[in-house]
Amino acid sequence: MMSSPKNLSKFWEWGRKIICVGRNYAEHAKELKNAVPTEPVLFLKPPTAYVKEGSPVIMPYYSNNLHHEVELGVVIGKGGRNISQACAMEHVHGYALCLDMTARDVQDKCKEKGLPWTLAKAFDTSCPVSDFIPKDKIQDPHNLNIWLKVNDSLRQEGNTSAMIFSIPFLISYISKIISLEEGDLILTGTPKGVASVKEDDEMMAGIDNIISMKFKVEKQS
Ligand SMILES: CC(=O)CC(=O)C(=O)O
Ligand SMILES: [Mg+2]
Repeated sequence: MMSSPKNLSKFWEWGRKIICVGRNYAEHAKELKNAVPTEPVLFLKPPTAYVKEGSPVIMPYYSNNLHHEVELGVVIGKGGRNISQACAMEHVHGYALCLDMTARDVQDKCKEKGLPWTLAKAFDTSCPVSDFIPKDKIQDPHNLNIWLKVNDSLRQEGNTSAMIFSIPFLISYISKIISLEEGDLILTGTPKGVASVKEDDEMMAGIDNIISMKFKVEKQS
């Protein structure tokens, strides 16, 4: 295990970047009638997007269609630029289960107008995260079942083997554009089954028998 000057097991407290990959599962790109990408689609969330179990996900007041997207998160332990694919996994400190909460109606309007997705993706509480999963708890991050239920009904289920771009490819690609730092989190995209949540819904998500988490949805007061 690599040494780290600070404790990365609470990576969400570091205030570092959340770099999100979109359309990394062909079935999800198709369900939203998007083309399957030939290069990663990237966007960012600010650290104020983090929310931990015990606190609710707050629906943004300007959206009537808030979607869940369950995703595998990769926690960066060693920063770098121009990282090669061969060395990329040396920069991974561990993983987390994440939700990329998305105001889909707002995103659709942004897409129509050619505007950035900030309002749709970067609002406070748009990135619920599980506890940190140490790297050695996951043998193969490209063979994990991730799932999400809403009020006990299964909505999303997918295997990370279906990712179009692998974790080493993403780390290498991203680090040529944006320097990676200790404590950064990469969201690797969502499998199919994204759908709406409403006030008082309970989202439960998990990775195999490794971790699970629950979040309640609330309206902004
Ligand atoms: C269309 C999207 O919102 C892309 C995205 O976030 C994904 O995970 O795919
Ligand atoms: Mg996403």
